[in-house]
Amino acid sequence: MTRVLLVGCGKMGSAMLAGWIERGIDPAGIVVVEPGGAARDTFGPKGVTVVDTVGAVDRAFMPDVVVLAVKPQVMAEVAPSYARFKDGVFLSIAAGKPVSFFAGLLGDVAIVRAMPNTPAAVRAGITVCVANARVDAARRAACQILLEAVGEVAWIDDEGLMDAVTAVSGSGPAYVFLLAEVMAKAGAKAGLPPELATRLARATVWGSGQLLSQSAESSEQLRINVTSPGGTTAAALAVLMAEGKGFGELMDDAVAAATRRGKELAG
Ligand SMILES: NC(=O)C1=CN([C@@H]2O[C@H](COP(=O)(O)OP(=O)(O)OC[C@H]3O[C@@H](n4cnc5c(N)ncnc54)[C@H](OP(=O)(O)O)[C@@H]3O)[C@@H](O)[C@H]2O)C=CC1
Ligand SMILES: O=C(O)[C@@H]1CCC=N1
Repeated sequence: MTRVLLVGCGKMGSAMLAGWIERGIDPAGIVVVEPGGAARDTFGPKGVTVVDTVGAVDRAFMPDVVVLAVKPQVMAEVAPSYARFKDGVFLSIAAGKPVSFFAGLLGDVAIVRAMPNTPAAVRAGITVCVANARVDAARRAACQILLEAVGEVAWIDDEGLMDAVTAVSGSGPAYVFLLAEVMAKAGAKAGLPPELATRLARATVWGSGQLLSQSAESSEQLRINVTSPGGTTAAALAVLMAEGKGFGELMDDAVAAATRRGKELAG
């Protein structure tokens, strides 16, 4: 049984925890530290132990993995209280915070810096990880079990890529949800009843994601397959892909802004 101490059960921590339970990771081996009551109400009945503070964690509980899932802004204050769990591996999911930051707080311990995303809640996430030299095969395997329970996992060696990873896949679900949001609004402006517009936008984003995940064709080819010459899609794409002010340029700027913000959160 993989023993997990989850620190912070907000949006991302709860998405991962929901995915772990759904995937059959034994809740009896999971302890959550979360000051709010919502986690206790949601996950307590599922067999997870939820406590308010690190001081309330049973002294005999020795986790294989300590998942640090609080906001980057409070990490410096929170993480040092977990230094006694140094025999396990610390798995941080905080945006921006480098491995060296945790080594400064926790000492010479095994640290994995990871960037998951919220589709983990439905086991459709993707997490990119980088490990320090203290992460041996067993500790890496323990992280792998948790992360692959909620989606795909990729390990990289170059930590310098993590802010760009965060900008693409960590933050990325928000871009897709924004797409669904603005498509629905545009549909309503075009005269559709708002409920129907929302249903069409959600189903289209979901169906396109399914097609993308199941097709051997590239996203570019799948786009081309929708686009009849001289048809309606071509008319829309002429707007979305307009030279110099299209969706591509906007996305470049958005990813660059998120990457910059990740670097600012490092310290
Ligand atoms: N949301 C996302 O899509 C993703 C987030 N991340 C990263 O995950 C981390 C969490 O983000 P997110 O879930 O969005 O943020 P949330 O604010 O939703 O979750 C953080 C949780 O930690 C709790 N908390 C605060 N202090 C402590 C403490 N001392 N001990 C235990 N828990 C505490 C907070 O409680 P309270 O609200 O009461 O303060 C809150 O429930 C961040 O570092 C973020 O960068 C990574 C990938 C994606
Ligand atoms: O917005 C954030 O900072 C976090 C990290 C990636 C997704 N949410």
